[in-house]
Amino acid sequence: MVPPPGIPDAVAEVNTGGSGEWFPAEQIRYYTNVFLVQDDKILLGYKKRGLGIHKYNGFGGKVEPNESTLDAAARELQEEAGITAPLEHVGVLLFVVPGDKWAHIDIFRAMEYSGTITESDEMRPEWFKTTNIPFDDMWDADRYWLPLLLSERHFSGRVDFEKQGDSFVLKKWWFGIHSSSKSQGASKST
Ligand SMILES: CNc1ncnc2c1ncn2[C@@H]1O[C@H](COP(=O)(O)OP(=O)(O)OP(=O)(O)O)[C@@H](O)[C@H]1O
Repeated sequence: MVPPPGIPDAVAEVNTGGSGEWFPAEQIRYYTNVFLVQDDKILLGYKKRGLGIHKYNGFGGKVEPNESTLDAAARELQEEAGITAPLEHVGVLLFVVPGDKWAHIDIFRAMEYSGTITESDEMRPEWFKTTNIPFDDMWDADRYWLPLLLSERHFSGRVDFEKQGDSFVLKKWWFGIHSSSKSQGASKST
């Protein structure tokens, strides 16, 4: 059986039981984010609406009820960039803003893709050299963890922001790499 919503697909089931639907998360909202990396380039999307408008980010969004994180990541990549890709789960980030639900974000990396990269209502895709990532036009903590994704580390982290008007001001952050130096597991073709 697939893991319940919110549990990474890489986790192998040992024991499960009980009945009915999983309770909906009240305090945490689950998101995905996909970064396509090829040679010395990374594909980012310029967000045209909603959360993070006018910033560059990976392709992602909310995990829908009864959808696995991997399925959500593949769906958002298709909806926002028009492509499919084998996705590798490389990290988990928790973004905390006082008064909001915590954002739990599963981060995936793709090294190849199928289809034609296409602009959507939400995102305008654009390739950048990995030596020239537009960190000044991204979420403020991205400069600290995106290098871990590029160096093929498996990472976890937490970022606390304070909301001031429409902007999110970075207050505190923590990132860690997992013991094996290269990311691993959860690789699956879509
Ligand atoms: C402080 N908190 C945060 N900091 C940085 N990034 C954040 C974030 N919280 C969510 N994210 C990412 O931003 C995108 C949101 O996507 P968002 O447009 O809200 O989702 P979705 O596509 O489902 O939206 P619609 O409801 O269809 O409009 C998605 O990549 C998600 O990983």
